[in-house]
Amino acid sequence: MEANEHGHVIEVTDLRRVYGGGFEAVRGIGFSVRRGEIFALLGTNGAGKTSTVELLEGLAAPAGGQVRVLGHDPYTERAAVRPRTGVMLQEGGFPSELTVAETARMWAGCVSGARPPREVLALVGLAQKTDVRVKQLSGGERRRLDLALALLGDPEVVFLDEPTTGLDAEGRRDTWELVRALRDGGTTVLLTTHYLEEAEALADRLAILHEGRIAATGTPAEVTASQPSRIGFELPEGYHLGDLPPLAELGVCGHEVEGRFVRLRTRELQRAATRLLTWAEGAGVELRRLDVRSASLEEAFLGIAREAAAGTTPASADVKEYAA
Ligand SMILES: Nc1ncnc2c1ncn2[C@@H]1O[C@H](COP(=O)(O)OP(=O)(O)OP(=O)(O)O)[C@@H](O)[C@H]1O
Repeated sequence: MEANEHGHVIEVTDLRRVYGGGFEAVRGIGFSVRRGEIFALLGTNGAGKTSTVELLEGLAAPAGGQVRVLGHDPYTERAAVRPRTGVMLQEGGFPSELTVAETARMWAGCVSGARPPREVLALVGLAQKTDVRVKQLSGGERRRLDLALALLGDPEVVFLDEPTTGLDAEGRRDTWELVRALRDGGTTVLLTTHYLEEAEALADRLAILHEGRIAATGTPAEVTASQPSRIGFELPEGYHLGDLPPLAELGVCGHEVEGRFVRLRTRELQRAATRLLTWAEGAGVELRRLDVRSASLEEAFLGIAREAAAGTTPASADVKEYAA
């Protein structure tokens, strides 16, 4: 079977990974990824991202639960899965004395139905570097070579472990374009990243891992919406906080005051902003330095990580598992 009846090409159920010594790095996680989707795994250092991706790549057997990639177990049915997947590890580890072209040719020799190496090197912007030795490449260029090698077999599913680490802003954006183009061509992409901006820009859906468990999952917008929005403004001259409409009436769930600057947190941004502005209009005052915004994915990530660490992750952050 290629994918299940929902079109999921990656399916993870109650997955566990335990290292020698008994440390449980992955503690019963579940998610699924549909064909042609970009799915991002986020998490603090040591959250279990790489441990999970390695299980999806079939590099190790799970201690419990199940993984299906293209309908197969990637560990026990490696021969059925491996030719159809591309893997970009955190460390490429290719011989440093070989040139870029030699490395790509060598790797192509191990891949059935490989695309012409030059074509793939051009795709990642290394066309001018084919005669350069791997050891002379910059960190970002090495990441691009790793990506090129992952794409040599024209895979249906690619696993990218921190694909843009070490890339400058332009290189990162080029990689984003390439990943989007892969997705638009029907490739399924699972990536890990430390850059929340990257997940926000790229991911159709994501999961935030914390200490081996999923603390939140959903589209970037759903995960972001689980955290309060903010309204900031300067109190008008002669006014105090108590002169505003009661904060509970505004739908405010928290606030801070710094000098004359007030920051309100709310889960009902439109209602809070409308009432506040209506009040200001009625009072004939101007709210200087007014700043109304939804939480960014970064704020949501930090909030969810804090809540997960305190064991208080709210149900609202646990966006419902995707069901096609
Ligand atoms: N071979 C191993 N033996 C024992 N513990 C390990 C091993 N590999 C990883 N771990 C531990 O498992 C946990 C998860 O590690 P993992 O590399 O999966 O995290 P990560 O989310 O990818 O982190 P990072 O963002 O730092 O790459 C960490 O506490 C790590 O120390």
